[in-house]
Amino acid sequence: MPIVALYNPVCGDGTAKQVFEDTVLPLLEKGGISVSKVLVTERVEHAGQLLHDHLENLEGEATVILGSGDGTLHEIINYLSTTEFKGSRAKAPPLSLRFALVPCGTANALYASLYPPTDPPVPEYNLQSVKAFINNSQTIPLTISITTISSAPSERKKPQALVSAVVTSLALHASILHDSEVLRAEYPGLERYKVAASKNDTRWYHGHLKLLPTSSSSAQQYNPVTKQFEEHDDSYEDSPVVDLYGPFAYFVSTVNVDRLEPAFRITPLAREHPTEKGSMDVVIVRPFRAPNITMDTEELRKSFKDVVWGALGAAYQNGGHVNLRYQKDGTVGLDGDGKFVVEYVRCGGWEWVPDDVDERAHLLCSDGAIAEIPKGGRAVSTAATPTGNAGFKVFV
Ligand SMILES: Nc1ncnc2c1ncn2[C@@H]1O[C@H](COP(=O)(O)OP(=O)(O)OP(=O)(O)O)[C@@H](O)[C@H]1O
Repeated sequence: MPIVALYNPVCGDGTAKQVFEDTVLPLLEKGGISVSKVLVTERVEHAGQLLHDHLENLEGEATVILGSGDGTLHEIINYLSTTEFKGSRAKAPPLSLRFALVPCGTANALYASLYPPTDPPVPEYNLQSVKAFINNSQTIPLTISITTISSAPSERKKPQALVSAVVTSLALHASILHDSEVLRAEYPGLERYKVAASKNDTRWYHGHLKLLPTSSSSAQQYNPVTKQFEEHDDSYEDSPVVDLYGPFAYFVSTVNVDRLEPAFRITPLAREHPTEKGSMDVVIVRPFRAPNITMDTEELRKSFKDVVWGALGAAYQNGGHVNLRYQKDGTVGLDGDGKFVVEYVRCGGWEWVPDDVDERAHLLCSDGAIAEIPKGGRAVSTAATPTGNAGFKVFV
């Protein structure tokens, strides 16, 4: 059973090499684990190919000690999900890949969700998944969301498929990730997301969203009053699909995580109300739910900015955005009986058809990688949890 180490030397603050040489590899050696190879990524989108080529002629379940952020994991999962093996592994059963994660990236959303930070911090916080592997502890299967981006039917183009293990987003979050990449050199830490957010906080995004059912139920909406997931307000008995119309300010869907940064708990219920297999959590903010917003004007967009920041700020307060509701004057608070600011949905997937004229509504973020939905096209994202032995797993 092959065991390899792989790290991205430039992710986060660029210390993965040092972390592996000083702590991870000595710890594995002390634990009696022999690593057959240490692979180091040399360029963007190298990780998947590097691992694929290494595993091609090795058989059996493989373990990767992965030093990276979420983006490198995303590259590996995408590459291995879409590329066939040619060597001796081609005839073997489907690959089962187990990860021991070492958080070396900027946000490390998956690691921080599996190991929420504590005060005081756990000693050797970053080595918990590696220790779980050494101790032959349990693995959990990773749910993936498979997003298909199609062109207008008249184009007759093959759809593009993207596989995410953390987040698939549209609207403000996709715009932030799009703009933050150019800020990486100037702001190597999390600050670049805040800078990019401030450039985008008055944009609204136009399109039509459908929420798709899981294998067992139509989209469920969280009710903060009963603290339960319930039938969606906009669902109809005769259809398992829920239609939502824009404009939209914020949209993220997540799998496997309750946070996108250690303190940014944007889908907190993924932890508090554990998800069923093949489902994702979706957080949406639509301006027209506010009592004082009835049309799309520059002035109202500017005023709505405070609502968006209020909701995102509350997500940093242990996921408090879920309980925020509109007051009569359109401000947000915890009291009253106004609509909830955030629509929190658990569903099997979604379909997004952006308005042709709204360029930014065509941006889609898949674990930090940005894709563009062509004019006249759409994106469909569905969650899948592997059953049986194949698929991707993480030591916890
Ligand atoms: N040798 C390299 N030179 C330049 N870029 C690289 C190299 N190796 C990998 N990369 C790229 O580095 C990028 C960042 O990696 P990753 O997403 O893992 O870390 P991060 O962005 O710092 O953290 P996070 O995703 O947790 O916020 C990836 O897009 C990957 O393609």
